[in-house]
Amino acid sequence: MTDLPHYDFVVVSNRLPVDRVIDADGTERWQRSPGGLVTALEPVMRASHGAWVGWAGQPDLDLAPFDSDDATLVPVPLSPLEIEYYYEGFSNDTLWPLYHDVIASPSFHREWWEAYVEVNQRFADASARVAAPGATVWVQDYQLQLVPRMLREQRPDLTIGFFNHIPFPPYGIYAQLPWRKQVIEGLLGADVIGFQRVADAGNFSRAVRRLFGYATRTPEIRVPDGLGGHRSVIAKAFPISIDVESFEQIARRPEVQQRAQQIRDDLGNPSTIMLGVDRLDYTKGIRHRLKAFGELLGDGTLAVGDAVLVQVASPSRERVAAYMQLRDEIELTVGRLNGQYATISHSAVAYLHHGYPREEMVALYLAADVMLVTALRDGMNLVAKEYVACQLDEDGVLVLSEFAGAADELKNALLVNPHDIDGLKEAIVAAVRMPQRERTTRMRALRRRVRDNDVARWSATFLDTLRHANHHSDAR
Ligand SMILES: O=P(O)(O)OC[C@H]1O[C@H](O[C@H]2O[C@H](CO)[C@@H](O)[C@H](O)[C@H]2O)[C@H](O)[C@@H](O)[C@@H]1O
Ligand SMILES: O=c1ccn([C@@H]2O[C@H](COP(=O)(O)OP(=O)(O)O)[C@@H](O)[C@H]2O)c(=O)[nH]1
Repeated sequence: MTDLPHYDFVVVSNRLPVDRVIDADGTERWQRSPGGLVTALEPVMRASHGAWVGWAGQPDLDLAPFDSDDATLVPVPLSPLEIEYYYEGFSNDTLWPLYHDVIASPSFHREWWEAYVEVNQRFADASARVAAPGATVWVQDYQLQLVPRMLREQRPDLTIGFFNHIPFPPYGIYAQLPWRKQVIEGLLGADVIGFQRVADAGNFSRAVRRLFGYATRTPEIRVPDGLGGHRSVIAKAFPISIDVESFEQIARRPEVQQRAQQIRDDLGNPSTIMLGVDRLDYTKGIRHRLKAFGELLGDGTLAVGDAVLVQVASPSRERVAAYMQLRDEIELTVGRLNGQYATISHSAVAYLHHGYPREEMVALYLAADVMLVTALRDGMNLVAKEYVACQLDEDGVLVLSEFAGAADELKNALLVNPHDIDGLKEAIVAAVRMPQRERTTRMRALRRRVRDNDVARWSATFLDTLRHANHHSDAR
């Protein structure tokens, strides 16, 4: 390992951009990893060609670093028990529900925490091995909150950034975490800590004040350096985005437009195609969406054949109990809706439990008249931005939950509280009936906003802040 090349820019995330998967016939192949973190970071890596440290998605895969199109990938192995305790357990059954407003109950287990510490140390060690002297290391997300401090302890020469892709909860919720002080100490090892929303950065600074009493002057937190001085840590919002240009390019391709038309034809050319695209996650508000849609069919406001809901629910965290239960509930509801309202030729809900490649996603966005994003809590929700980016004809309506980070920017969407089923139904009806002129006005404003704040701007703003923050630190 001592002969590894060193990199001036290193990204560290739980997942690599590709997962090693084994097909039913035993063939092994690499497949794009799920979720928006990878969507956002791919173009950043393409521009910098550094190293990307992460897990390859399978147990016990101890692979040497290898080159991909965009970066050198440095796999970090996880044992089956670590996947269970660190990834499915502490990351996705403790932190995930806790940070998403306890929509589901978080579980607290000491052995999960111990695995989290151990695995975070492994990620820190792997990053320290590939970072060149004075390199910038950018750590991503809630699975790796202890890495900034662990890295600083072994490599004080590094500039360390951290970006939290999910919400940071209010103190009253955060305080439930038995290891609340250790997690914040871990994060404060970074020079800059980025959040999706201003409210998340505020929640974090408040937790620091409550638990440690450190002085904060937005966006700066003064952290004692143990030598009588202080380090300056910046905690600030940097709303993440997408590579707008690349989505537009795909949306312009004739074969993608033909595929969109084919989707419309296959659905029987209804007047309104509504679309939901989510990982099958209880944070996404899929149940609320189905309830509202079902009631609109039930009371005759919408009719099958005239309107259809296409719901992509891509498989996610399938061994975590709350996700298994959610899948059962959703599939029962979809079955009931179709049983009650579908005809031989028309479904009420076209339900797709698959992960699709980007071209198919774009074809779906082009085919859809109304995009439904009804998350109960979501760090950002890149799907909302992707839908907007793909509407080259400035048509289409976005219904967007005010509890998704994207709502801070996309004010020209129809903003909804998904818990208010009547309000959600009204928004869906307003979207279906919206006059052409209003659709265009809203979509034009949304497209401007997404174009102005694309992912290149997100990373440039974060990395620029990181460069300056580090210079102003009196720690070294
Ligand atoms: O890696 P998984 O457990 O399969 O989950 C996929 C990713 O889900 C989460 O995505 C978040 O990041 C998006 C981009 O910033 C944001 O738009 C979304 O609101 C977040 O939920 C998770 O945070 C990632 O770490 C996972 O890789
Ligand atoms: O079948 C699918 C479903 C989703 N996505 C992508 O997964 C990401 C989801 O990101 P988002 O921020 O909306 O939510 P997350 O899953 O990260 O919570 C988006 O880039 C989608 O285009 C995809 O490529 N194929």
